[in-house]
Amino acid sequence: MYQQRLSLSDECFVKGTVERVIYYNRESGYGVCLFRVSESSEPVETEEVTVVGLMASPQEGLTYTCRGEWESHPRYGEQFRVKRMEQDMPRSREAVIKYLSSDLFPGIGPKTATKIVSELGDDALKKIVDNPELLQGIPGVSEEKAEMISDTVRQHTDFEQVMLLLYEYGIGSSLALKIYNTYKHDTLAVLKQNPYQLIYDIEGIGFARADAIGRETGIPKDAPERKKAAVLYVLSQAANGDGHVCLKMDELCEHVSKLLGADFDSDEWHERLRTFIYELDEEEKVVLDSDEEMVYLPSLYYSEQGLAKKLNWLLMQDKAEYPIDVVYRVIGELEEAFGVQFADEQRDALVTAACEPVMILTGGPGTGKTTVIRAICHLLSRLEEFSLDEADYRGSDKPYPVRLVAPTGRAAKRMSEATSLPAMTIHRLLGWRGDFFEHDADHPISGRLLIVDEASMMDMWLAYQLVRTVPEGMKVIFVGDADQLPSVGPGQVLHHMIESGRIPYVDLRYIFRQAEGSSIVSLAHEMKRGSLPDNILEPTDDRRFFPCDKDHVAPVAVKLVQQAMKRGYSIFDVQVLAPIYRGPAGIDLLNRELQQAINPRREGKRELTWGDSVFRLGDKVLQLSNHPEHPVYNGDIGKVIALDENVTDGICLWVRFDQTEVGYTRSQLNQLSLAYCISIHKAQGSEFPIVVLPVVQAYRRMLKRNLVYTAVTRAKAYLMLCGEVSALSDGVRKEGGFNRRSLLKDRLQRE
Ligand SMILES: Nc1ncnc2c1ncn2[C@@H]1O[C@H](COP(=O)(O)OP(=O)(O)OP(=O)(O)O)[C@@H](O)[C@H]1O
Repeated sequence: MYQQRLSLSDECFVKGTVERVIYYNRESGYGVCLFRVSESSEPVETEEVTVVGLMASPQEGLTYTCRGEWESHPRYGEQFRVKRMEQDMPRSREAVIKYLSSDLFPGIGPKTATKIVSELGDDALKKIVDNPELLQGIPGVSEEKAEMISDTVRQHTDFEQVMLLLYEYGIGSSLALKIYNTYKHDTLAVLKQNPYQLIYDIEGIGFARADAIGRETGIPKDAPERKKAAVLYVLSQAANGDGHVCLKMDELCEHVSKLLGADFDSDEWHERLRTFIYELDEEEKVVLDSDEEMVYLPSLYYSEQGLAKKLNWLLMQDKAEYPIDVVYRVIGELEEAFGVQFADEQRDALVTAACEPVMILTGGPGTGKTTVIRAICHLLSRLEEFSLDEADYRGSDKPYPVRLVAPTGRAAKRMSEATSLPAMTIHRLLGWRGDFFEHDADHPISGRLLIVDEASMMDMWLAYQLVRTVPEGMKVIFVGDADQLPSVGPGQVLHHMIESGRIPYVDLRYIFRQAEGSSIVSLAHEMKRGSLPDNILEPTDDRRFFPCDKDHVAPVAVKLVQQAMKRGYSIFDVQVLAPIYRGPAGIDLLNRELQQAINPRREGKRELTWGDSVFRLGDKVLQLSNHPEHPVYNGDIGKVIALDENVTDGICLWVRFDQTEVGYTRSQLNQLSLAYCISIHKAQGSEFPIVVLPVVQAYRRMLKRNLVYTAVTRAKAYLMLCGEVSALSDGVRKEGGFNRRSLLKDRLQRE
């Protein structure tokens, strides 16, 4: 099609007029246009070229310069993928007339457009921007239309200016469009007056980028908005990156002065920053806990304080006073019904659960936590004579008395299967509506008993949202494995609740599953002690170690998955887990290689390209955030069951999850990724029959005891380790560190 291909670099350009806008999505900025090319960096055979990618409101008849690269689409052939598209303001008489009669100016046809140009000349557009009143008096142009024309022309030139400026600041089209769509006509003003505002409003803009704009626009280095942005940025990075709920004042000043630059690194400046932070506290932009000199983002302060207050209030509720012999008698009945004999600590847990208004139950894998959860529900149902049969509550206004919840969909599903009782995610219980919860302190949840499994995954925000909805008379039980990774979000809620010593606590230590012969469970418990079994390289019935270096992780992982599938396991039974995304043993590459091996491109097989990803029919995919409309949650895994790459404006891909099928539009595809390999963090709360776990020194920075422990405990039936034993043993030795800053423990003890 093309005579010659000179270069595939970003420097390629095509310049021409939009013949036809085939598709344009205003929300995402994604478009497909047919261009008549007048000039290009490389010769083209036909004048008509398809240009695809992010662009700003392309208009038929207007001229643009597109920079990007040529690509060869399997279905549509050669096309130009645009990275930056700039409109050339029309200059010739014909072009200006065509522009003014385009869809951008409703009610203006070629006749009126011609009149305007005849009246004002070929530079009519410039005149309209400088002097809008010139339009008045032109026949056929009412006052209203004159206003509309000058507004639109101005907006358009504004837009071009803004986009050019943002490109100059090194901001790509996608972010630039996001910025423009957020501030519209005020964009230039925001960029000039307070570019730091971008950090709060635009996801993807951090302090460094905003500051680069600030430097260009000449904002003084010690301007209050610059210092304020640095303080808030350090606090939010500490929360979202390192999990700190708050920072010590000194620590904060040190980080902030580093961010502000070398000029701020002095004792005098630290003192001035301290005073500045006190001022931000007065303005309620941050909250200072004066007792401890800790500084918080307001939402985290109120969550931590609210959580502690509500827990303390719950702890003051009356204990249930069942005669102890009755409790023991019912426990005995349950042993008979379940066909087990509870261990002493399990019995302790049951008695505590029966009597205390709040309790914590912890234990490693196979220690019987789920067994105890089920027993607690039945114990209470017998003591208080309520039914656990859902049918008894259908059609009545009596609420179901037991609420079993977990932070992820998969954990909730497992809980429900293991207890034969209804369970759901915390988000579902609280009525998540995309940006708010239906239940809050004024709209409490109902029931007699709330049990939260996988409680180590709850961050400070979620723990507060949940606990604040608990009504008087509802018993709360947190269950978890305290040695697992802490929550992805800020806080170490379970750990600090335990450390406070305020909440009745039972730790299950006897390992039942080990007794049943699981060497995965014994490996996990050995890891908890910071060591590995001597026979780690020897295969057992349920685990095996395959030595390899980082460059062989991908082929080894592919082979292990294929072997498992040959033995009859489905790809959904086998999960590859890794701690980092980049590099030769990273999640991104593993996903690509696994997809290529397990679900390769095939003639006639449907696929859809989205950014750097390709989704194919049958792919295993991961939901990356809680879906606002469907009961599908961050960490849920599903299968692509239908897709249509031709659908640009509507649902283009369907995924089947356990309980539901969900359709995605193109702009929602950022909620999905391939799931052949997922991060260990995303796997928290899930279990898989077979886990393939690469562990190599290339992961060194991430390898800590709680991370490896969490990964290993995801395997239910078989664990395939691959990589370097030294990396595994180094990782196991390194304590995960329970040093997230938070005053939850102190508040629980204090209030
Ligand atoms: N008192 C008991 N006597 C005999 N077996 C028990 C007892 N308690 C639990 N088990 C058995 O031990 C195994 C592990 O129990 P359970 O699944 O409740 O543990 P868990 O802590 O929830 O484990 P995980 O977190 O790994 O799922 C199960 O097979 C269960 O039936």
